[in-house]
Amino acid sequence: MDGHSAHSTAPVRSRTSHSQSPSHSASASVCSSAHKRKLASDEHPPTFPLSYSDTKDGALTSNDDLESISARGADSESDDDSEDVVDDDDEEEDNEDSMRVFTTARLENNSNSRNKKIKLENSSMKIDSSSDIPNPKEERGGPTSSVPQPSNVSSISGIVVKEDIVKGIFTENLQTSGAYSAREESLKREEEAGRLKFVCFANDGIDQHMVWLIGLKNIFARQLPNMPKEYIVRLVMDRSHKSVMVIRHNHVVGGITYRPYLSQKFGEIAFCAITADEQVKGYGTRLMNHLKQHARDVDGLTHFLTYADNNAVGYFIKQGFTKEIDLDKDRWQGYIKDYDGGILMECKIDPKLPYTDLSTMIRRQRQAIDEKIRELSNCHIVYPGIDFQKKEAGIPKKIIKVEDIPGLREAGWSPDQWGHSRFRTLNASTDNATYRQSINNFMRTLLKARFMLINKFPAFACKQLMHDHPDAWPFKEPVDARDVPDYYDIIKDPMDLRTMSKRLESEQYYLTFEMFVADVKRMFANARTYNSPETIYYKCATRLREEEMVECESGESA
Ligand SMILES: CC(=O)SCCNC(=O)CCNC(=O)[C@H](O)C(C)(C)COP(=O)(O)OP(=O)(O)OC[C@H]1O[C@@H](n2cnc3c(N)ncnc32)[C@H](O)[C@@H]1OP(=O)(O)O
Repeated sequence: MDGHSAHSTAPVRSRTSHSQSPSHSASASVCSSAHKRKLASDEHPPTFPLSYSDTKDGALTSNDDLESISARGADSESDDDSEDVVDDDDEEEDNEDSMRVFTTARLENNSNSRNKKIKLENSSMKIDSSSDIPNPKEERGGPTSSVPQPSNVSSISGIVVKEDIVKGIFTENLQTSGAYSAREESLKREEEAGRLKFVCFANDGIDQHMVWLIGLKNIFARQLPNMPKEYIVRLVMDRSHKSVMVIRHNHVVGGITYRPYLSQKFGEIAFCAITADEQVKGYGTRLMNHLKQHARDVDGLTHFLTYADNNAVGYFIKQGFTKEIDLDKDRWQGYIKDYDGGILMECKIDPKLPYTDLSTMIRRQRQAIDEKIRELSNCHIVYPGIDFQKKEAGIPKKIIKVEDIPGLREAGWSPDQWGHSRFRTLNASTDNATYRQSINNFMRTLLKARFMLINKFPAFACKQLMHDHPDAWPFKEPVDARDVPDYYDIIKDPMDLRTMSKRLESEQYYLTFEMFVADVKRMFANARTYNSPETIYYKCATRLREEEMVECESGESA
């Protein structure tokens, strides 16, 4: 229990309003001020638990060392991090304040703990460079594709599909990775190329580590502006805390400071932040994965707990944290500090998962599933589309028979399935009589027996409707864009009686009765969309539509 006394209460964490993650700015701005946590140490500054070992293990020995590191730390951050480059006076002052606390504490503690050498488990995290991950580019296409390819020309049930088409189809369809894996793989490659590394250190007095820790402290100070800087410095430099840091080109980009409770096998995440310019690029995820791997393999931890800021809950959920705490209370209660704001979240560390190489695991799983699906179905094959060249009014140049649609038979369709279609097909070649009868019935009732020729000449009847129905005049011709310049900006699927008439005459367009009805409805819907209710156009459309509803019903029952 005494292990946690140094920070029994903690202040609010919140992101600075000027450095919000681009995708979460709204929530962030709400939350920043919404749940200010009371820092008990404001009234009773917590004791600063730093202790330093002697020069034997490279620890600091004087204020000069400390100050020179402080200066370098600040430099190192300002070199790379534009967010911190533009350190205003305020920021510099803050850093100085932090270092003043740091220095004072060090002086205070030095005398007590000069001989108390703490064995640290600092370790640079192992980066798995043995990669058998094929280049996703190679995997996406070209000769290395693992997808079975047809030898030259594939003939599938009589349909000839050229090899290059199939190749393209296969490879384009193969989803090699989702966004998560793509980001992880890209960062992993950066690591392998040496441009990026993840390290874990505590305050061990080694110059380079101290520079990084101070860089991290500055990022925390910036990203968690409601957190007192002294408090940040105190925990980051506390030797019972460890920090996993993202280092790019030797500069700190972000990190997580946590306290491992080794006897309880859980860790508490105190701070977590990525510098403003680099947020939402996957660093936070990769950092968490490195942390989990390190905490499991080096510290022997099974769980993490953290009080997440409201605006960061989404991030933690994506890292596998939950608001339900399954960990036995006995294991954690009294060990971690209580916050008024923030939400206690837990993450179970899987004993087996390759956290730093999840993308390879996901890719292999995806590949195995893909292969299994291929074994069981043909759904990965995409056939070339129908040659559906159109004449005017959307009428196809040649009649397409359903059975000619590439892939339909291969998918298990057979002509005797016609009757199962939701729509009654009125294809002239297969059901000419039904086609005529349905359309005619519809037109007859639509025209209320005014055109006796309709049974024989539905197209003619349509023309008659154009000319004779008192409400039909606005729909006779396509709307002229010269008269109504914005019409086609608003109406994307125009329809008019002349177009319908052409479609009817062709006897090739309206394969189903529903297609015809859809055009009628579209025509009226367009008029009621574009025109306001008090206009004559709207009223004509409404009156015709009322008739049409009756006609549709009678037409459908025909
Ligand atoms: C215990 C604590 O310290 S609580 C305080 C947490 N820290 C902060 O709020 C400081 C400011 N924020 C940050 O520093 C960073 O945004 C972090 C650390 C929260 C996340 O780091 P990032 O590098 O941005 O995360 P990364 O790019 O890996 O994003 C992982 C996913 O989380 C999402 N995400 C990132 N930040 C947030 C957020 N604040 N809220 C909700 N979702 C988020 C991303 O959109 C992404 O989602 P996707 O996989 O569906 O695309």
